[in-house]
Amino acid sequence: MPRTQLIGGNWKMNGDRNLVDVISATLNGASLASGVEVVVAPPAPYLALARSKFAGHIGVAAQNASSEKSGAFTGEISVDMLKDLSINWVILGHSERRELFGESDDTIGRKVVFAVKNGIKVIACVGEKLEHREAGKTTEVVFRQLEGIRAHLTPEDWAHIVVAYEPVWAIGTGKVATPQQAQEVHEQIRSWLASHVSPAVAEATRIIYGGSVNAKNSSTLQSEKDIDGFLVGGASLKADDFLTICHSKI
Ligand SMILES: O=C(CO)COP(=O)(O)O
Repeated sequence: MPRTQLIGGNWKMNGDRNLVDVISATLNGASLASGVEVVVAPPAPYLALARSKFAGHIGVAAQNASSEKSGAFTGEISVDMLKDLSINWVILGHSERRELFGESDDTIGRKVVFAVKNGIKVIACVGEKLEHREAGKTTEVVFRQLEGIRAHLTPEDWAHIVVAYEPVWAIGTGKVATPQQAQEVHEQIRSWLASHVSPAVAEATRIIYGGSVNAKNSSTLQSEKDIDGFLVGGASLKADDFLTICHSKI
């Protein structure tokens, strides 16, 4: 069965109420191809507004969620709060969370399992830095990050997970991975899933690419067989560009 493409828009710490209005007006009015799922991830203060403005077929994701149920965790967002707002997606393990907020593979693994077990779907991010790639350690790093997630999950849990391969050197740099570079790692991730989880999970799991995706390069990337969509940063803040990316699968 062909995998449904997933196009995610990670707004990071950008945007305002007006952007929620602009992007929702554009996406709600567009006819999205069947076989394409769209999820937008505005900053936490706009999640409730976004959920009320975006049409029901467009998913809304948080950019973080705690692995704890509730309590004295100042500044954190709980999975129950997301569910209370009808938010059913979360991005976890983004390289900015790993690098700037010190989230370890284990922290991320615990967040992923807590979200999934409590009914929230996860876009789980992995990706190597330039120094890793140059040292030939791309798969070593990516597989270690995947293992941090897999260690906590049952094979059934993978039905609620999308893997985002985001090479750190391509994020926000304008240096997009070539379709061949991205395809190579996506294929390696799929093989890893086949041997470490199951062939069925490997076949069904969507592996999306992130890192300098824009309206011009998205269709060529989409033509690679193991690229099942994108996690878009900067270009997801521009309504027309994001819509073009949503339409990039022919
Ligand atoms: O980090 C990203 C998405 O999560 C990618 O960001 P850019 O598309 O701005 O490179």
